[in-house]
Amino acid sequence: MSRTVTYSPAYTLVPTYECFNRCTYCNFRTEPLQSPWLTLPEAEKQLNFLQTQGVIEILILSGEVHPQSKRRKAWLQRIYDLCELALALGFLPHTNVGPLSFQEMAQLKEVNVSMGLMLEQLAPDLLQTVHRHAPSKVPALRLQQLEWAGELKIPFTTGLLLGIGENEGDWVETLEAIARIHSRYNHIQEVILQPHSPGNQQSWDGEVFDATKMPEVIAIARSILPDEIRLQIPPNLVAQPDILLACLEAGARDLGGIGPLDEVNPDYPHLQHQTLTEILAAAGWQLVQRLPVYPQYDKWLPQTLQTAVKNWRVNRF
Ligand SMILES: O=c1nc2n(C[C@H](O)[C@H](O)[C@H](O)CO)c3cc(O)ccc3cc-2c(=O)[nH]1
Ligand SMILES: C[C@H]1O[C@@H](n2cnc3c(N)ncnc32)[C@H](O)[C@@H]1O
Ligand code: MET
Ligand code: SF4
Repeated sequence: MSRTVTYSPAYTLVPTYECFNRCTYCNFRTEPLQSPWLTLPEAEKQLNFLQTQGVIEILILSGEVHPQSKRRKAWLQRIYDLCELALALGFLPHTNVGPLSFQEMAQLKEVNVSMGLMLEQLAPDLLQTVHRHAPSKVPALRLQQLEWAGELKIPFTTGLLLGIGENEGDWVETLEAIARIHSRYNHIQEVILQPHSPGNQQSWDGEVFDATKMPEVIAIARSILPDEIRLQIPPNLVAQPDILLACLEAGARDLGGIGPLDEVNPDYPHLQHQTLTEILAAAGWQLVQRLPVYPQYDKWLPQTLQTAVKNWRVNRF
């Protein structure tokens, strides 16, 4: 029996923290125009340092410039250029920067080995609460992103944000929607189950999602999603060893990107790699690295990206 858990050695680049949405649980955003954009020379400095740090994935995670803004084009171009730079330095980019137009998504496919967007929750009532001032979080818009990613053959990561005012029936509905779209395109490689974790900056005083409920959510997800979709949980947000292990027993098999700083939840540091390895080993689990694209999708990638991925695979994967 294989008791294997994967993770991706990752580093997060943030093109900008400015965001026109105001999700009330967000600890990341600044007001529009209040965050200088990451420049290419600054990114190059960070990436050069990483070349000796064992990093494979560069996660591009950004606040959002309004689709109708005249700055939108420059914002997307900066994201594209950051991906290109990461590739040139030997890393594999994965971009999650909110909803994109079909053309924008097609453009970013050229420079990403996979992409992501959290579905979060489909429950429409959240538009009256945590998402009242977050037009990017309209459920139909996000479902359409999953469809477009499928049409464009982009290996995709999505997930649920748990504990933002939804109920258990909403989990089922959101998971069924993911399963339905995946059955048409076969492009969802992972589903993240992300417990809402309060931080210093957020305006909403909602509670932390009760981690003891995670195994139950994982079991529900496992029963709804097909076997080929791996379930991801963030070990810095599910840090209690007995709960982390219970999550694995319930069916979680991936710990996501692990890097020096979780930009979305900076108040929750990752366990030391050695500590994590030991906790897992004590229960018979082996922690192994993976790439940000799963092998069955290599053939979907543009030729130059296939070459970059192959280089990593022949060396170690
Ligand atoms: O590759 C992804 N990583 C996501 N990560 C980040 C990643 O997996 C790591 O936890 C760190 O960023 C590693 O430095 C998230 C982390 C959070 O705290 C909250 C949400 C996410 C969401 C994603 C995501 O959609 N895609
Ligand atoms: C990158 C992803 O991080 C999630 N996200 C944003 N804020 C929080 C928080 N306080 N706790 C957990 N996840 C969060 C959102 O779902 C976003 O899509
Ligand atoms: N703004 C994007 C989203 O919410 C990604 C980063 S969130 C900190 O989906
Ligand atoms: S969660 Fe993403 S979309 Fe919402 S305010 Fe934060 S950066 Fe913007």
